[in-house]
Amino acid sequence: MGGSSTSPCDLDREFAPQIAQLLATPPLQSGQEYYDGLIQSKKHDGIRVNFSSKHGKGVCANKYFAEGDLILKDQILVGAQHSLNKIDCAVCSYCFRFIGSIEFQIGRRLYWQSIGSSSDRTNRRHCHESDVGSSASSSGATKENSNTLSEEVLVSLITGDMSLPFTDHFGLPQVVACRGCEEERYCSQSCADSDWETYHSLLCTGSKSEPSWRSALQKFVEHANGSNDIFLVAAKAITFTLLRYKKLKTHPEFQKNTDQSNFCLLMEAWKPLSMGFKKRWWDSVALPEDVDSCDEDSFRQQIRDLAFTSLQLLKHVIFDSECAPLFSLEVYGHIIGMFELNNLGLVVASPVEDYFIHIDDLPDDEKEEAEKVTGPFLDALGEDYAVPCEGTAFFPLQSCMNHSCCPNAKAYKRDEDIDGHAVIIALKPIRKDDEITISYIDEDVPYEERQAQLADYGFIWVGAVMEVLVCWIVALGVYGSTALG
Ligand SMILES: C[S@@+](CC[C@H](N)C(=O)[O-])C[C@H]1O[C@@H](n2cnc3c(N)ncnc32)[C@H](O)[C@@H]1O
Repeated sequence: MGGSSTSPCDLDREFAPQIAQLLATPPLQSGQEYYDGLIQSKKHDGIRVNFSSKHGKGVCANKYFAEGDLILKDQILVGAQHSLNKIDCAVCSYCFRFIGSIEFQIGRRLYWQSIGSSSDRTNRRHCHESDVGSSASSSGATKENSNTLSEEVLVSLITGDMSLPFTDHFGLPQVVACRGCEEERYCSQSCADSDWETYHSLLCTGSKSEPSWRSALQKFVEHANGSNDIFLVAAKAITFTLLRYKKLKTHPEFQKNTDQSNFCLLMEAWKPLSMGFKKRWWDSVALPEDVDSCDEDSFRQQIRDLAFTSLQLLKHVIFDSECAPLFSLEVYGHIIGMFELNNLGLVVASPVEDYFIHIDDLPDDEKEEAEKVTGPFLDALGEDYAVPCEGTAFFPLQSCMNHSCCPNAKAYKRDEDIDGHAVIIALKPIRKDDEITISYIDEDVPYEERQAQLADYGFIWVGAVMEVLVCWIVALGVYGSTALG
C-alpha cells in the first residue's frame, strides 16, 4: 500500500532524502561495530551478531552452551507497560520490577477493581495512589465492592496500615516517585534518574509544564488508549532519540567539530533504533480475521490514518524542528512496525502469585490461620489473582534472533528474573558458532497455523519441510545442531 498512496504528511515530502537515510539499512561495518560495542558493554561474551545469515542479521554462539544455560539477559531499549495492565500491576516505570509491597499490590488492584468499570479503565491512563480514597465517592461507586471488602480495608492495605501474614518473605522495593509528576514510579532513585534522562523528561506532566502542553499530552494519550497503546511506546522511542540527540549536541566532541550537521547527529542518535528490523506498521500488521481480503486496502488505509492522527497529536507535544524528519509519518509507521515485528513482549511474573503459593504450601495449622486473613483477598482477586506485568518492548539483541520451528533456545523467565529483561535460555546443547534461534510462535499448533502466524512476521518459512526433517534427525540424536542454513 504505502508507496501507491500519497502520504497525508507534509514532512514525508519535505524531508524525503533524510527519511530515506534514516530508514536505510545501516552499512554492514557500522552495524557490526554497533553490535560488537553493545555486546562488549553489556558483557554478553557468549554471543555475537552476524550479518551473514541468509535472513539478514542473526545471533551466533561464541561459546558452547549446555541445555538450560543462560545465553542472554537483554535489557529493554524502549518499552512500556500496557495501559490497562497499570491497573493490575504497580511496577517500576524503568525496569518493570514490581514495587511497594504485596499488600500494596493486592490493595490497589482490588481498589481500582471495585471502583472501575471497564470503560473507566480505558480512559484512565494512570492510577494515582493520591486518588485513592477519593475516587470511589467521585465515581459514584459504593463503599463496598462486590467481594465485601470495604474501601477502608483496601486503603489500609495500600497505605501499609494493614499487613498480611508472611509478606515479609516477599519484600519489594519501596516506591520512588518521579521528581516532576505523580504518574511514574520507580524501584530506586537510579531507575528514576535513568528514566528521566532517557525518555521521561520530555513527557513528564510535572507541575511546571504549561496547561496547553498538558492538554496536548492528554489528547495524545487518550487517543492511544482509545485506539492502540503501541502509540505510547512509539512516542517513547521518539523521546529516546530526541534526548540522545540533545546529549550528543552538548558533547565536547561535537562542539569541537562544527562541520557536523544536525542531521548527522540525528542519524547517530537514531542508530540504536535504526538497527531494528523495520517495516511500515500498516503494511505489515496481520489482516484481522473479520476483515475480508477484498477490504484489505481500505483496512490498511484506516490504520495508516490512525497512525497519522496519533502523530499529529504527538507533534503538538514534542515536535522539535531540528529533528523534523523524525516526525514524518513514514518514520512513525516504521517505528510502530518495529515494535510490532520485534516484539517478544514485556512480561514480568507477579510476586503475588508466589505469595499465595507460599500460603498454600504452609503446614496445615499455619495455613488455616493465615487463610483466615488472606482468603477474602484471594477470593476477591479471583482466578486471575496474579496478573503479570505486560507490555511492549524492543530488545536490541533478542530482536536479532531468527525464528526456527525447531529452536535451540527460548525466552524463559526464571524465579530470579524479576525485571523486564528478556531472558534467553538454551533448550539443548549449542555448539560454538551455531546460530541461536527461538520460536516466534506457538510450536504446538498445526503446520498451517504456524505458517499463518509466521506470515504475520512477513515471511513464510520455505524450508519448513527440511526443518521438520532436521528436528526428527536431532530427536534421533544423529545431528547436534539446529541452526538455520
Ligand atoms: C526479529 S527479526 C530477526 C532479525 C532479522 N533477521 C534482522 O535482520 O533484523 C524478524 C525478521 O527476520 C526474518 N526472519 C527471522 N527468521 C526467519 C526465518 N526462519 N526465515 C525467514 N526469515 C526470517 C523475517 O524477515 C522476520 O520478520
